[in-house]
Amino acid sequence: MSKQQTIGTVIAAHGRHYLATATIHGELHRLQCVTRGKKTNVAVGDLVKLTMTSADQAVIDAIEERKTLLYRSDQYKSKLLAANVTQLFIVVATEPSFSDDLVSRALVAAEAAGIEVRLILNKTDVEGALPRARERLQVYAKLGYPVHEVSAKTRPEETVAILQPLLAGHHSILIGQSGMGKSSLINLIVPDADIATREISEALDTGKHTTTFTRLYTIPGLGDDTAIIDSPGFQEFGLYHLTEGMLERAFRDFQPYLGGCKFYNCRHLSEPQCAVLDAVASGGIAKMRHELYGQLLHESSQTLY
Ligand SMILES: Nc1nc2c(ncn2[C@@H]2O[C@H](COP(=O)(O)OP(=O)(O)OP(=O)(O)O)[C@@H](O)[C@H]2O)c(=O)[nH]1
Ligand SMILES: [Zn+2]
Repeated sequence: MSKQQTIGTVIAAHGRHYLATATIHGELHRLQCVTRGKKTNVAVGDLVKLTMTSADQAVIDAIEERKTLLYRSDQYKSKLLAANVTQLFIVVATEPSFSDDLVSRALVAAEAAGIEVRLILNKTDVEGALPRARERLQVYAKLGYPVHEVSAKTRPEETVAILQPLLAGHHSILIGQSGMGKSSLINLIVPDADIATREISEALDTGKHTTTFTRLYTIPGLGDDTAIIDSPGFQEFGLYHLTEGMLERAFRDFQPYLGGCKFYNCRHLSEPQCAVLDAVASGGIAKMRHELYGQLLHESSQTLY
């Protein structure tokens, strides 16, 4: 008898071990999956072709074509964050203070992957730090990235009411530095998240590392076309994989000026009559953004793979 084949959605990844959900004979099953050989190119959110090897185990035969792929990378290799997401939420807070470098890198990664971005400012109840946080977020709001103000702790219902309509119909990923309140937000949106995480952790045998893996949740009441992906907190967001051409296009604020430089292959670093540098000088492009662009250009030239 030939083994049963099915299509699943990857909901968690830990090393070469994956967990997928699949509907078999009308019932939702959770399957422990491995790849063939040493492949680790599967991402949370991927749709995969599976061959069942037992009632709750399967082998991943193939990855279906992806709508989007979000990843980060260092000098040596790239690391897949999530597949098929349509929306990225960057969670920041009034305190502790957030990193503009990380926010901007996440924005660039999302632009390069064709993913919409929204910023969430959490902990608006910390009033002393609110004006400064709002002021800092103006840079991003001016670029057209929506900023949504919430307080997971002191105004939970209002927070859910703000976020639910934004999530509906999307596959969203939440990222944020440690301490911004990302877990608090996930727990509001997915009330069973802690239980689900524990179950996933056991199934993947991750030991105590319950927060070091990326996982996908469905959201109660929002149907199958809606999902939310929680990724572990990060301190670094390398973008070594982006080419020069991708980089200049991923900076939204550069777009009006591209093509206006004297040299067609201008890198916008120190060339004469560069429209981008002129815009930085006149304030049309924030200096911070151009500095990051320079840094990312440097990183992309350091790639060893
Ligand atoms: N004042 C205030 N504190 C909050 C709010 N939301 C979360 N916190 C607190 O901020 C701290 C960090 O919250 P978490 O939800 O654990 O943050 P996280 O971003 O998931 O952090 P990691 O688990 O380290 O990745 C906790 O002590 C929360 O109670 C808020 O809206 N207002
Ligand atoms: Zn230029």
